[in-house]
Parts: sequence; C-alpha cells; structure tokens
Amino acid sequence: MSILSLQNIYKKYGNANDFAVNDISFNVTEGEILALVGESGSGKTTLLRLIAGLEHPDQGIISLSGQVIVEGKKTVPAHTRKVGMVFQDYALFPHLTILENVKFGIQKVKGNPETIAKDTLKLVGLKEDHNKYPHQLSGGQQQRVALARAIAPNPKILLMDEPFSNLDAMLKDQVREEIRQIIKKTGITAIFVTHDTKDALSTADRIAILHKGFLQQIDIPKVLYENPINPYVANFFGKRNEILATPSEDGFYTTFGFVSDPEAKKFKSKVKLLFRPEHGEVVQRKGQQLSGKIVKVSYFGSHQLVKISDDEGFRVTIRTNPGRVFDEAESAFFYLWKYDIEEAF
Ligand SMILES: Nc1ncnc2c1ncn2[C@@H]1O[C@H](COP(=O)(O)OP(=O)(O)OP(=O)(O)O)[C@@H](O)[C@H]1O
Repeated sequence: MSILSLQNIYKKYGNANDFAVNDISFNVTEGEILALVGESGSGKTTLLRLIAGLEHPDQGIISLSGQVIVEGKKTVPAHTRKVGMVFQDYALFPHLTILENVKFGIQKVKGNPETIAKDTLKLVGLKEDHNKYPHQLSGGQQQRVALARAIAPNPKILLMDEPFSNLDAMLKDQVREEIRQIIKKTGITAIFVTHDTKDALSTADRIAILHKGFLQQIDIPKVLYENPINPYVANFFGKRNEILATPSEDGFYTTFGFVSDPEAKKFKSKVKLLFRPEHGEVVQRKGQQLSGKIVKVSYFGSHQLVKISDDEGFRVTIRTNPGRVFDEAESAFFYLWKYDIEEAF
C-alpha cells in the first residue's frame, strides 16, 4: 500500500532558469526504504525538503497516509506532518545526554517520554549509553542516537539526508547494515538521500535516480544496475566498456574478434557493445570469441581488473577473481556473457 505519493512536483528557486525539481511523480510503499540518488545539484535534497515541508513546490500534489499535505497554496506545516528527519551532521544537542536528546522531541506524544526514549535507545542498540554525551560516542553511535530521536515520536515516514557521508569507509559498511536492520525492525517507511551508489545499492529496497531535476528511473537496485533505462543511469552505477562493432547476419565483428549473436541482423549500421567489467570473463583456452593483449592488471583484494587492448590500442576492462595470475603483455582470451547494444552514431 502506498504511504507517500508525489504527483507532478515542480520547484524552482527564486529567479533560477531551471527547475531544481522538474515534474517528478512517484509513490512510496509502506515499509519500504527508498534511496534518492544523483550527482550534486540533481535535486535530491530539494525533493526531501519538499516532503518534509521545509520547502513548498510551485506545482504538484503530495499525499501522506492518504491525506493531501500539499496542493496549490495549501500546505500542512512541517511540524504537524509527522515526518521524522535525520540530518547529515546528526544535529544532536551537545550539552544534553543521549537520553535527553531522544526525549527532546517526544514531550507532546502519548505515553511516558522517559520510557519511550529508553525503549527507542534499546532498539538502536544503545541501552547502556543513556547518560553519555554525544562527543563520547563514535560516529556510528551518534548516528543511531539521531535515528532514535527521529523515530521516537513514531513518525509516518523517516527522511535522512546523506546519512552515511560522515562515516569512514570501514565504519560505513557496518553502519549501513545496522541502520537498515533497525528501520526494517520498526517497519517504518524511510527515504534517504545519497550521492554514493554503494549506499543506495546495498541499503535501499528501491532507488530513484535524479538528473538535473528530472527523475530518470525508479526501481529495485538489481533492475537499475542490470537494466538501466538510459546511458545516464547505466554510467551512474559504474563504468561500462564500449566496443565498436559491425553487425552481420550472425554476429558482430569487432577489433577484438567476432561475437556470435543472432540479434546482430536487426542492425543496419555500426553499434556499440556496452558491458560492465563483471560482465566479461577472461578465459585461459584459445579459440574463444575475443582476444587482445593484457596491458595492465590492478589488484583490489576482493577482485582484479584486467585491462586488455586490441591491436589499435583500444582498451576494455574485465573483472576477475583475485587468485588468477596474469602477466602483462601476454595474450588474453575473453568472452562477454552480457552486454547492451546501442546504435553507434
Ligand atoms: N536554497 C536554495 N536557493 C537557490 N537555489 C538552490 C537552493 N537550494 C538548492 N538550490 C539549487 O537547486 C538545484 C538542486 O539542488 P539540491 O540541493 O536539491 O541538489 P542535490 O542533488 O541535493 O545536491 P547536493 O548533493 O550537492 O546536495 C541546484 O541547482 C541548486 O543550486
């Protein structure tokens, strides 16, 4: 069931030429975690602020829990929307204890604030730290306090602005998982903004990708990664290799060799074969479809990236497992098990 609905939302700031948010519509299902991703200036924060009630759109309708909260000039003020917000810098009160920080926002809710605050801190795994001050906690723990403070009033929806950006790489993986588990345990619907594709792919149930204020695609991570709707979305989720190819009756001729593919006959002129590094495989035996010279091998612990060049110096990158041993300058044979085909010109 949909809990939040945005219909044709437009927002332009002052006398800017372009809309920061341009005709955006989507629904969010109850209990789901949605990531808003896009590069800097794509409109992610503006969209989050429109939902929170911190900005008002020029046009469009927003409904929350079946109630229209924004339409034309009508607006339900931010403080009565029952929206929880976690800010990028956590915005904890430094002179209040953890418990006091969480109690702060629940003075007016039903029940005993002390009990609710303690229960919520327990939920986020901080039941031992009630009397500590924010500076006595790690970044990940501070973030859980901010999360506890936002969910303690039992909001209809939780909004988080770049929740993982202040954490170092080691902590990030752990915190992503913790935050996802807490959110799922409470069953709350959450929307978070990030510019990091890893955050989005690993934490969200669905991802909405924005570019210059326009919604490009909204879907589950696997679909965005494997079946991007356009080149922008495809490249946003990581580099793709491009091989120029000439179609024939039964395949494509490329400078790396022949790719057998019955689809080729549908194309009249040159195409690009587009594939991610993990969609190719380096094989040891000769006689495979494609070949080239290894020009570089980069080791990353969990995997290696092998750069293979054709006779003209054109390169592709293929991901392999970390245990394989390759010599630079040796011949490599590879095949593509998945690729997209696009008209080249
Ligand atoms: N308060 C404001 N006044 C004027 N223009 C603004 C304001 N806030 C955002 N903008 C503009 O609106 C557009 C979208 O900005 P927004 O902050 O929503 O993007 P973003 O995707 O969240 O970017 P970032 O990742 O850098 O925070 C940008 O062109 C930005 O310059």
